[in-house]
Amino acid sequence: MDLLKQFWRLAAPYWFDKANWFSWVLLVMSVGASLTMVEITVWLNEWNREFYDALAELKVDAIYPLLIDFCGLVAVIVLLLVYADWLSQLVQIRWRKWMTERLLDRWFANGTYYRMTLGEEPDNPDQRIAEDARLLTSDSVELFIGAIRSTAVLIAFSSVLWQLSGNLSIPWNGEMIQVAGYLFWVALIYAIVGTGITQLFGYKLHGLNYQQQSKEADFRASLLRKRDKAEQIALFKGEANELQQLKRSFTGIVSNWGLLMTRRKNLGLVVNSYHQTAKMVPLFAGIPALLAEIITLGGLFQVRMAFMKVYSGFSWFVHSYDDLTRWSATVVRIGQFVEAMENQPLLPEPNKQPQLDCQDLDLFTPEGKPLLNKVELSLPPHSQLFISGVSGLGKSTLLRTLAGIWPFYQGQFQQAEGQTMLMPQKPYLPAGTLRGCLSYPSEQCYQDAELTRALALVGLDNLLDSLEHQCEWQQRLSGGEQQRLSIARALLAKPDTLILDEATSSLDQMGAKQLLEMVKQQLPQTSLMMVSHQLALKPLFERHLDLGRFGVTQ
Ligand SMILES: Nc1ncnc2c1ncn2[C@@H]1O[C@H](COP(=O)(O)OP(=O)(O)OP(=O)(O)O)[C@@H](O)[C@H]1O
Repeated sequence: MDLLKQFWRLAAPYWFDKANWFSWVLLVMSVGASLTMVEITVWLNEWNREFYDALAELKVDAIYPLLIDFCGLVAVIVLLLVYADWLSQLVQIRWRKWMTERLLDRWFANGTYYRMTLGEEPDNPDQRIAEDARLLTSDSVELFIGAIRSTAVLIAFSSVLWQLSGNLSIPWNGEMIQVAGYLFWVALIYAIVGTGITQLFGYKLHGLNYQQQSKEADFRASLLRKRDKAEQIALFKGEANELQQLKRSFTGIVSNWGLLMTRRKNLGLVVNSYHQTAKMVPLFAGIPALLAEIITLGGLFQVRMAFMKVYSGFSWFVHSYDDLTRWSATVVRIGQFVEAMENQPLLPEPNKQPQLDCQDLDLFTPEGKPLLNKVELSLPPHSQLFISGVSGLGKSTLLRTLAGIWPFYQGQFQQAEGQTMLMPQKPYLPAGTLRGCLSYPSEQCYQDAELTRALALVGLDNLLDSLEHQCEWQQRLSGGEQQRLSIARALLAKPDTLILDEATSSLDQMGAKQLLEMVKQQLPQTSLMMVSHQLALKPLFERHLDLGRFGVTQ
């Protein structure tokens, strides 16, 4: 029940939004094609009787027209089969697009993706957004259409089977009792027993499928991290350690896969034996009706097809068990993810005033450990403030708070009006062209002359001809070059307030000093605040604040 509720919460906003009416049209068309196919299959069933009767009576004149009918029926069935599938795939991709965009919007809204990393975030959000959203939408549509088709098959062929069975007389306690539609009852009992046995063998698949998806995603994420940190690992010669970790992670996949295989094998043994036997059961079960002359030989083949259809209708659940367990695992995974995003407290939009200011600000770690106490500072327009303090004091955390992304604080602060840019110690350089890297995060395209001027000003003349060059800039540039590039971004963006968090730590003191002097000269209207351990930079700033006096004494 919880599962269905969870699914409803994920699906209802899409299916009850008027904007998505066309998906309803596509879905109805796909279901319509499936139902028409069922109707044509009923005609094919009738054809079976006529054909085998004509064959038994050697009526050659009747056989050839029947063969032509057969070709026509099969052609229509093939077309319907293909188009029902095509329409269903169209519905799936439309729904998936909506769900993926919604998850992404929610994840990026209000810095949720960042704050989720500060607490106990659900594992592998990447898997939940990419893989689970795909599985959820495709499995839901396929299971839904499958359920409708199976029900239609069941109703149509149950009635055929019922009519073909007639009234069979069975001797019981010296009397003859009449059983109406006995072939239908045989199919029903056969399918119910099959469903029960499948439940028995398959119920553990759900948990194992869930585990498998998680373990695969962990392994993938771990491989990605190795790629990101390739250089550090190579320098540390950490290959043996990394290999061991990866192999251990993969061993988890293999052992869970082993359990899954065993379960699937047992389930497969049951389902396949059952399915194979089902082909002969109607022939044996139809013999009494044949002997009682209720049906002809053609009727027996008609019974066989109808029985198989009723059986497949009933046992839809049997064959979809694997899909259903995977579907339920994805519903749970996306449900957890959405819930975790919704549980993230919304950060209030910071007040904006002419100058950056904070009063009595207390800062904490995510675990609630106090870091800084009653911090007071201000940054009047066009002024410069240098902040120092011992390592681990909470300087970066203060800057994160003032930037409006750190939720663990008490007290008040106001951001400065206009654009604020915060340059961290390790800048983020997206892969792609150098032009894109310099413009980030702005999507605005700067003129080549502006870009090359900024590069020259920060001392990156060697990159002047590389604006269109595409590569992993984070890997290619040295730490100091990355920091210079980050400053070039500030020169281009010309923010009203520039906050530097050890943004020149990889440069020599002289280089850092020259760079900052240049920034002050080029951005005279910008208020500047810098956290740094490079005390030689202090004289470049009008004011100095030692955060040590706000430190919490342990
Ligand atoms: N996401 C986090 N989860 C838990 N603890 C954190 C987190 N971020 C920071 N901390 C802790 O908060 C303390 C202050 O960190 P912060 O980075 O603000 O220090 P800092 O003064 O900038 O240090 P440094 O000068 O070495 O850069 C550290 O003890 C750090 O471990």
